[in-house]
Amino acid sequence: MLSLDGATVRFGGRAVLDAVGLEVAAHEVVCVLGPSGSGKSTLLRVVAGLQPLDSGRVSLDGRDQAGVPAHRRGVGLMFQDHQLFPQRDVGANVAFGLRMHGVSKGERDAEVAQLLELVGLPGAARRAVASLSGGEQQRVALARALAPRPRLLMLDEPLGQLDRSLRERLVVELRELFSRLGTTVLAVTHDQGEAFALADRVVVMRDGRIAQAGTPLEVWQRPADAFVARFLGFENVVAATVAGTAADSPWGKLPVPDGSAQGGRTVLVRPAGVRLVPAGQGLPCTVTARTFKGTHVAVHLQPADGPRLEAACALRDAPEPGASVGVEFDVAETLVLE
Ligand SMILES: Nc1ncnc2c1ncn2[C@@H]1O[C@H](COP(=O)(O)OP(=O)(O)OP(=O)(O)O)[C@@H](O)[C@H]1O
Repeated sequence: MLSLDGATVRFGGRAVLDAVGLEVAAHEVVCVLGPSGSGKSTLLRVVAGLQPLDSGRVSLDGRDQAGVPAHRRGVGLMFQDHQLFPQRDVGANVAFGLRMHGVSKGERDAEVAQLLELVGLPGAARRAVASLSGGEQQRVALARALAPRPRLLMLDEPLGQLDRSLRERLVVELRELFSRLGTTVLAVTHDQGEAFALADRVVVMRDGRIAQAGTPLEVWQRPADAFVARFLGFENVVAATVAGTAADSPWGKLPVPDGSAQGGRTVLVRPAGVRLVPAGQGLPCTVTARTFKGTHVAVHLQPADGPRLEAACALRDAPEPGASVGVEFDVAETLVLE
C-alpha cells in the first residue's frame, strides 16, 4: 500500500531522512520508533504530503505521490496534541472531515454515532470538548481521524500525553480496533513498550536512517546492533573478541552460542543471563543499586574491572546494595550482534 524508496529530506545540508526505504502492506500496523530527532515525524510528514522530498519517492497503492497535495492523498493524520476544536462539541469535531467531503447532515450524524461507539464514547456527540478527560479527548481525535475512512492512518505519538496506565489500556483497545477495521496504520512513538504492543512490525530509526525493521519479537530477540540494543534498554552491551564459543570481554570470558559471528564484535548479555553466585566464584562484583521492576528486581553491579552490569533477580534473591557477589554468564541469554 505504502512504499518509500530512497526518501531523502535535507535541512541546511544535513540529511534528516537519509535514503529511507520502507514498505507497508494493506492492513499492517507499523510503528516507527527512535530517539528524539531521529526523523520520525519528518517521515510521517513526507508520507502525508506536508514535507517535500529532496530525492526519492513515496508511492501509495503503486502511484507516485510527487505533486499530489496532502488533502488528495487519502491519508488520515492524528498528532500528539490532537488539536480538537474547543468551541465545537464532540460530534462536530468528529464530523469535521466528513463535512469537508460533502457528506449530508443525516449521514454525518449516523456516522458520528457509530464512530463514537467504536472508540468507546457512545452518546457523547453533544458533550463539550472541554468537559472530556485527556484520554476521552484522545479517543475523539481518533474518531475524527478515522471518519473519512483514510486508506492509511498515521499517528504521531498518539498516546504521548496520557498517563501510563491509560496508555497501556488504550494501546490494547487501539490494537483491537485496528484489527477489527483492517486499518493500515503508520504510527510514530518514542515509547518502545507502546510500539511493541501496537505494531505488527517495528522500524527503529537512527539519524534519519532505518537501523532495524522487523516484528516486535524479531527486534527484541535479535537487536541489529549496539544502538538498537541500548535503545531497547539493554545495558549489558560490550565490545569483545569472539573465537569459537567464547568471547574475550572486559568481563572476562563470556560463553557465546555456537555459530556466532567471529572476531571483533559487540556482545549483548540480557539481564536474565547475568547469574549471581556467592562471592569468590565467577566475576567479582559489588552491588551498587536495586530497582524494583514489578515482576523482578534489576540489580546493578560494578565489577572490579570493566563496565557496569545489570542482572534480573527474583525479589527474594536480590542482594543488598554494597554486597559482594560473583557473576556467571548464561549462554542462552548471550548474543553476538552482527
Ligand atoms: N523545518 C525544519 N527545519 C530545520 N530542521 C528541521 C525541520 N524539521 C525538523 N528538523 C530537524 O530534523 C531532525 C528530525 O526531526 P523530526 O521531528 O523528524 O524528529 P523526531 O524523530 O520526530 O523527533 P521527536 O521524537 O523529538 O519528535 C531534527 O534534528 C530536527 O531539528
